Amino acid sequence: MSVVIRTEGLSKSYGFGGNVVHAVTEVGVALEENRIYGLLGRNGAGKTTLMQLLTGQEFATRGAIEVFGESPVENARVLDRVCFIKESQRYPDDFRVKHVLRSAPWFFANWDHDFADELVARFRVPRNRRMKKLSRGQLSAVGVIVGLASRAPLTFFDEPYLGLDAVARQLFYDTLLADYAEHPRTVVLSTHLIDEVSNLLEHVIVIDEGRIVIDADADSLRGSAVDVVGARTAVDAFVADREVLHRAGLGGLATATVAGLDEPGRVAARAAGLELAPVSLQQLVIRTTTGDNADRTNGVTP
Ligand SMILES: Nc1ncnc2c1ncn2[C@@H]1O[C@H](COP(=O)(O)OP(=O)(O)OP(=O)(O)O)[C@@H](O)[C@H]1O
Repeated sequence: MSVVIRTEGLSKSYGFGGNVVHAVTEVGVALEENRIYGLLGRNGAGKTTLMQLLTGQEFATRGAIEVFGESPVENARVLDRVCFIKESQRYPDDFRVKHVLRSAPWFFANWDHDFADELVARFRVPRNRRMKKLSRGQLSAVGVIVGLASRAPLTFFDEPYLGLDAVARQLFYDTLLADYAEHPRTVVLSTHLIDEVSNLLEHVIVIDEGRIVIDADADSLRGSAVDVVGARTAVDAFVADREVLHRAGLGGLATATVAGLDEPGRVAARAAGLELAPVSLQQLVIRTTTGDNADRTNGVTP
């Protein structure tokens, strides 16, 4: 598999003097061709900044970025193959939905006109309406339609569905999966609705306070973490030399979320009178990014 995006030591800071915000810090990732990536993290974690760096919309403070083997900054060879759908997309004042659809082929070589028309009907977007007059959900639907019908080899969706109702979101997920199967491409989806997209994702990257804390295959990640529950002393003894992502407790009872517990480990836990409970991807992300946990270990290697 070829690598579409590679970064090394990628950092982006904003501001000067005493007010520096480290939005992205020392990010090193390699994203492969034709996979669906989830870029997950809390508010302000650095997701949008990272996507802006990868699409040449921001300059890096430090580090290296290669997209399709080249720097994306002001590089048409790269940017012609990229579609970036973001929540704050602006359109010319007098633009109607039909104008967006008409101008899309100028930007996207693989634009599928018929597919776009089909999606406009499925998402019930009024094609004659001015973009300024669309409801929040309809505006998001236009973004989703452009992202899907662009069939760009590298497509970023940054929280694409603000205001989209549950039916429309499911339509987006189903359409993305079906179209991806027929037209494989690399998709990076940034979202807070982790449970909803969990089955869609092939690889998960979690960013917290600008740093990558999880970069792992979604399947292995799903099975990688378990909650170990039981008497505090027994839990403490069991996790003493294991990678603990999160701890919680009440009185004499404790729960520890443990990464990468293999079968012998599970047998040992049960033998120690402890209960094991699966941890969903969303729970795993929450526990890895809660930030109130002295035991937190950065980096999960399932
Ligand atoms: N232009 C800017 N100037 C100063 N700080 C910025 C700028 N853009 C982003 N930041 C800061 O960088 C950090 C990362 O922001 P970013 O928008 O990348 O987060 P995010 O993960 O996309 O968040 P959300 O999920 O809330 O959209 C935040 O602390 C934000 O306030």
